[in-house]
Amino acid sequence: MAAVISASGLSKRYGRRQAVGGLGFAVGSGQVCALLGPNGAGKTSTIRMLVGLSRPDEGEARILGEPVGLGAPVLRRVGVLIDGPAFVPHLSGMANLKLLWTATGRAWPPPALDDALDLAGLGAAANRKVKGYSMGMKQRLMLAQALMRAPDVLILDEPANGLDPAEVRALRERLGRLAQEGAAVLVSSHQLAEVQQLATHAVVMNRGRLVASGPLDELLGGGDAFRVEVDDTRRAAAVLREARSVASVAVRDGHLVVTAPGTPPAEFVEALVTAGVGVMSVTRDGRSLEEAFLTMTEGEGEHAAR
Ligand SMILES: Nc1ncnc2c1ncn2[C@@H]1O[C@H](COP(=O)(O)OP(=O)(O)OP(=O)(O)O)[C@@H](O)[C@H]1O
Repeated sequence: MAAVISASGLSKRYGRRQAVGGLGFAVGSGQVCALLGPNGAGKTSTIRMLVGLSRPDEGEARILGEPVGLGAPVLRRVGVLIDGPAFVPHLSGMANLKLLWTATGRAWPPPALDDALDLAGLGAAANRKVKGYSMGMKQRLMLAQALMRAPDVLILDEPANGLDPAEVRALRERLGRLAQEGAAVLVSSHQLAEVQQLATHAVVMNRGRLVASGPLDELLGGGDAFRVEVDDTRRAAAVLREARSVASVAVRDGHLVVTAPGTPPAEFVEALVTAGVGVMSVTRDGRSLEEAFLTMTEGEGEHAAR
């Protein structure tokens, strides 16, 4: 995979606090990657370094192979949503978009203005003054700002904040479509459920450090792992250990965890049933990332410190 967005050894300190430490990951073309972590994990600090708004103490961020720094030319190809651009309150949403776009020396309108406005769903409100906008409207205008240039790289800090479920769905569809067309998308979030809706891949961080990264279904253990409830775990485990398609069988809390790469579960269920084992349920084993994430967000993190 050619990395479109990459971080290597990225580190940032604020005084004595290590906000990001030795972080490395890569996002390729066609991926919607979530930067996932609890509050204070270092997501915003990471994103600021990725878009040249802050300088890493150590390590390097690259986009499309080019080192990123303030004003780096490659950043013109990146749609960014972070802390909001400061909209001018007495101008309309549309006038603000125009101001931001033409400030970069380009002719109005940008290539994907209509699509971006469509997603922002502001309708006639796009022509009203921003000072009358709700938080959600401002957030959607920020999204329009990031998307109007039809970027092939998108870096969005908590883009779903303040959006309702229908708007999150529309955002997912739009990001999915951009990725299908070859864009690389990085979105930060502190909510696993939201990430499951939006992303194909995830980079999980906690206290500034990398916890896990990879395709979301692998991280969720759902790619090839199944939780199987049976009436006789010992016998079922013995049967499955003999089955050709099954790579591993473990007994956990009275049920089986079965990995069978590239095989539909019907195959090993049939083997069980043929051997006379009663099968009560088969579900994807979605525990690993969820468990890891819950452990992270419980108690001892920034939540408790604040
Ligand atoms: N400008 C700053 N000065 C001092 N400390 C900072 C600064 N920015 C971030 N931090 C600290 O660095 C750590 C990481 O913060 P960061 O905002 O990157 O986390 P986050 O994962 O984006 O969290 P959240 O989801 O709450 O925004 C936190 O402990 C935060 O308090």
